[in-house]
Parts: sequence; structure tokens; C-alpha cells
Amino acid sequence: MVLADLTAGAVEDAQQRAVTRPLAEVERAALSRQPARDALAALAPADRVKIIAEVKRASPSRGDLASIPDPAHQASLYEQGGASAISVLTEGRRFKGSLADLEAVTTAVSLPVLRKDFIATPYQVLEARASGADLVLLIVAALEQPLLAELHALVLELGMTPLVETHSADEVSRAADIGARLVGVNARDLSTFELDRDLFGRVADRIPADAIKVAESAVLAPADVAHYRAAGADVVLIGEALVTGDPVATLGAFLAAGAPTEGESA
Ligand SMILES: O=P(O)(O)OC[C@@H](O)[C@@H](O)c1c[nH]c2ccccc12
Repeated sequence: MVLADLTAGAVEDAQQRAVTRPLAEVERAALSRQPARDALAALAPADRVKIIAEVKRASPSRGDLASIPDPAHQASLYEQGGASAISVLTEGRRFKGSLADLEAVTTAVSLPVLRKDFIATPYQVLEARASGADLVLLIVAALEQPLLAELHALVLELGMTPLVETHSADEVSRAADIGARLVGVNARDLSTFELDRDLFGRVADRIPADAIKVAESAVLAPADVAHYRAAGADVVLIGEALVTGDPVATLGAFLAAGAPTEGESA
């Protein structure tokens, strides 16, 4: 199972880092950071769709996407283009990211920043905060419910916001059960890599009314943003389409497609 392998690899890499940087040290670093930026406020539902723009060099499904020699610069362009938050892939093996990328991005922008990785241990959550993350991705399919609840609580305790990622109605229920306030639905199944842009629309009504709804993946054109908006998304998370070309212009087109249409009462 691909998701299990990705998670096992990420946990193994974290264990390796823990050899030279023990948990107590990472905890101290995490607690000495400036407080996390308020992601729920930044992503609060508005009349138009908000965008989380992602720094991603490669992925197991798409291979190499862009070299992104300067992730801080890339993130600055996203901020300039009107993104509401930034996502940074920190997984090294298949996505070619790192915690250094995350740290560089949080320094360069004033937006909340998500650590996008395969998180399954408290150590990885502490590392996220120690590197300046404001949000942490938790993938429901990768975690047993008690561990999901434990990590969710730890993210909150550290003042960060968990983005709880789901792939089915059942997983949305599990997110609701732990009181998730920011729920993502990923169009890409992380085990088969199959894309289903309509999954969000099928499960959106299961997301608790007080949670922010995030549609993740498969936005390649402005029409895809409009599609997700019509299906009830408050926020879309976009990677691939932003890492090449002119991200400021692309974001402008995506934001326009997520705005209310003429005649529509906001
Ligand atoms: O590049 P896309 O199709 O715009 O997708 C972005 C984002 O949703 C995707 O990178 C993603 C969603 N969930 C993840 C979990 C792990 C790694 C990556 C992801």
C-alpha cells in the first residue's frame, strides 16, 4: 500500500533525525517559537474561494514537477498572487522537500504555513512547530483513530491548526468525531493515485457545519476552482498548476474563477 509505505518512510527519516536531535530538544525549540499564525482566521469562509498554494518539487504520481531552487521566493510569489496560506511538502524521498524548505518559507511570508508530510508521530508534530509551521496535515487513512485523535490534540496544544485530510464519507465522519475544524477532501487517492474531482461534492455535506471545507488536488484550470466552489468548497489546495509558469498570473485567474458570478448574491 503506497500510503503506508510513504508514511513508514517518513517516520523512519524522522527517527533518523531524532538520533542527532532528541525529542526533548525539538520540544524546547517548538515551545520557544513565536506563536503560530491563526490559520482558521486566514481560511475562514468568505464570498470567494480562498487558495492554499503549495511548494512541491515532485510527487510519486507525477515525478519531477519543478526544481524550485528557492522555495522562499516561490512562496513570496504565492503571497503576492493572493494566496491565503502556503503548503510546503517536507517529505524528502518522493516529494524532494525538507524541513529547511518549511523554515525558509515561514521566514519569507506572513501567511500561515502548512507542513505537508506523512505525520504519524508526536516527534514529527513537534518538528513542524520547531521549523515554524502554523498548520500540520493529518491524513486520516494513514492513522488509526486513537493516534489521529492524539496527534490532532497535540497540534492544537502547540497552537497550530490541524488540516485533517479525508478520501471518503467514512473518513469525513472520523474527522468529525475528533472535532476537526479544517477538513480536506483529497481528490487523489494516495494508495492508487487515482483522481476523482467529484469526490469532494459527494462527501462535502458530511463535513460538520462549523468546519472549513478544503478541496485538495486536481485544480489545473480556473474551471476546476469554479467546480469546487459550486460543490461547496471554502478553500482549494493547489500544487502542480502553480509550480511552473507564472504563479502570480495563475493565482489571479484561479481567484477570479472562485469569486461570486455576476447576479449571484454573496
Ligand atoms: O498538485 P495538486 O494536484 O494541485 O495537489 C496538491 C495537493 O492537494 C497534493 O499535493 C496533496 C494532497 N494531499 C497530500 C498528501 C501528501 C502529499 C501530497 C498531497
